[in-house]
Amino acid sequence: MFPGAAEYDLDVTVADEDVERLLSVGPADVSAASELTFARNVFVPLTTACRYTCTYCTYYDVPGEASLLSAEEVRERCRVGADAGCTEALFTFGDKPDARYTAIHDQLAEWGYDSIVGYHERACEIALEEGLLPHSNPGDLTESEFRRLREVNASMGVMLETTADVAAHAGGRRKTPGQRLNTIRAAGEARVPFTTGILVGIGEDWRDRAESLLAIRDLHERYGHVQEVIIQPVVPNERSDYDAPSTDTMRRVTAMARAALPAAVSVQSPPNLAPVGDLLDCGVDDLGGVSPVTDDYVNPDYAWPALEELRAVAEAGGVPLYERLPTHERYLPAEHRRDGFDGEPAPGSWLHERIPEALADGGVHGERFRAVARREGPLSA
Ligand SMILES: O=c1nc2n(C[C@H](O)[C@H](O)[C@H](O)CO)c3cc(O)ccc3cc-2c(=O)[nH]1
Ligand SMILES: C[C@H]1O[C@@H](n2cnc3c(N)ncnc32)[C@H](O)[C@@H]1O
Ligand code: MET
Ligand code: SF4
Repeated sequence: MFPGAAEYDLDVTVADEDVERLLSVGPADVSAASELTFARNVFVPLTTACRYTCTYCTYYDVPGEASLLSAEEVRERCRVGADAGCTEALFTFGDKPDARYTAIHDQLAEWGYDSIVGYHERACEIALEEGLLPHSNPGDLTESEFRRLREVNASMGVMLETTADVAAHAGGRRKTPGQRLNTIRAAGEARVPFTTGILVGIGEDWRDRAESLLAIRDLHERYGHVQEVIIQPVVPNERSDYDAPSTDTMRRVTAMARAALPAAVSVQSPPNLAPVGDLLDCGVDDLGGVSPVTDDYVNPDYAWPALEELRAVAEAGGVPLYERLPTHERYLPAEHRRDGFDGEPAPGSWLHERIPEALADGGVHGERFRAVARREGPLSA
């Protein structure tokens, strides 16, 4: 059914009548959220080398320039983030760079790592040592890779982007909807609290948007692992001249996401790329990771708004703003949820013991994690 799905034993189904119903949903059909959340992160771009060449992306290297952050650089960036009060280390980087670049493979071997996954695992450990909770978004992974990385991650993610076969994903090596869906499935099998989403404006049509949201819903219904769905507008950059979708388009697609997904799943809008103030009444309840210390390396031309601006957005929308951890509350062990938590806890246990250990840490970092989880952090208002 989905392009590229034949290689996987994927049974994601989307009913035509559900697509039709979702296509008729607009902002008037959904309610505004009652609160707005965000996480404070430090972005650690392990490598800009990538096996893919998505035409909207400015992040990946041209061949010949591939390099990796060293373990010392990872530690230094994490330390800067922890000192600035961040709780999250965001590991977002090129997809399986060692599959394309022998220079990356050789560097990893010289440092004693079997693959980028092993080095990524070590980088997450360094983040934990420095008092941060890793959220990783390294691209397509297998179930066994998720099982390995979940031990050192508080949550992980991959953007579905779209279920459509778009020209933006052209080339010999490329993202396919089948592989992306399989990655989201594998994360569910491995019980990883998960972030996914769609990229709006890369050549997909309204039917594709509806189908993409319903495919995410189908996988979430099976595993219960989707904590948030990002509705991300494509933005122009020096490499590509995609038109950013209009505010009306973002309002409609955000409302469709809110209508398609269960209430427990957050709808996230990135405040440096989207007109978040105009999306609150369409169901946005989360602003994702915002960094006080690093650029958004994926979209470096789009600066993070200051916390004061986020507060102003929330105030104009008449909702309180709360800082959160990378792991959404319902996936945390019960002792780290608020007393008054009125959400639906996700069934079963989600986090490897190393994450609760970090939350229980006796030092300043553990104290900050627990304060943010209780919504008593310095930035909650
Ligand atoms: O799981 C993901 N998280 C992404 N995140 C993380 C996300 O915004 C939050 O950090 C999560 O909500 C976890 O708290 C980003 C954060 C940035 O600062 C910039 C870009 C992204 C992009 C993604 C992404 O594609 N997938
Ligand atoms: C990390 C995520 O960033 C998104 N991404 C990549 N390039 C762009 C762009 N030009 N505009 C908006 N989002 C982008 C993709 O959805 C990727 O999965
Ligand atoms: C820098 S893009 C985000 C990570 C990965 N390369 C992906 O596209 O999923
Ligand atoms: S969006 Fe991710 S996968 Fe695509 S080229 Fe950029 S870094 Fe690579």
